[in-house]
Amino acid sequence: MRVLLSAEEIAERVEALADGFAGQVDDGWTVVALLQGAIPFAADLMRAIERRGRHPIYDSLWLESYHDARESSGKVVVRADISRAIEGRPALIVDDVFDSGRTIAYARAHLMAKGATRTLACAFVRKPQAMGEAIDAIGWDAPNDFLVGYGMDDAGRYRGLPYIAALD
Ligand SMILES: O=P(O)(O)OC[C@H]1O[C@H](OP(=O)(O)OP(=O)(O)O)[C@H](O)[C@@H]1O
Ligand code: HPA
Repeated sequence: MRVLLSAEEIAERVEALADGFAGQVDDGWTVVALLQGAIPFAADLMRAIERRGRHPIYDSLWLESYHDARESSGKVVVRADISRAIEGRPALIVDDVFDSGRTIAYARAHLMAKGATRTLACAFVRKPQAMGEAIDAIGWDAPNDFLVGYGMDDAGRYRGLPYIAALD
């Protein structure tokens, strides 16, 4: 395992993202974390947003397309839907990694179909193949490795690593 981004570097980037969102994401917004990978990043980002005096609603949407594989199945499945109405509200979608771009595109369409007024999307990591795909903010542009840590897994393992590493 090669460490590519330390816990300290992650924390700095989360604060910068929260600074960027604090002017926009107010109490009328819903932050939607995409389970399972978004959990560490969404927890850090929510706390950073709340420290800036903003108190959006927090919700989760469980989407799955990789399961235990290292390549996307190409099909996004909803394992569990959001728990509150999104109709008439803007949503900030939060995910760990933006790779093919399929998961976030699916989440945007899903929330808009439920009546969200608009979506912003943010992933902590962007992989090279997602360059050029639509996203509103990212924390870090990663090299083309299979990554683990800070929510990213290999068949369910390593999500809790406080740093991001490449699996060789
Ligand atoms: O841009 P994409 O190619 O769609 O890849 C990104 C998605 O892949 C992972 O989800 P996964 O399906 O592995 O579920 P998980 O969140 O439970 O790990 C990750 O958490 C992102 O949601
Ligand atoms: O590099 C990755 N690591 C873990 N999960 C992922 N889902 C998409 N890309 C990745």
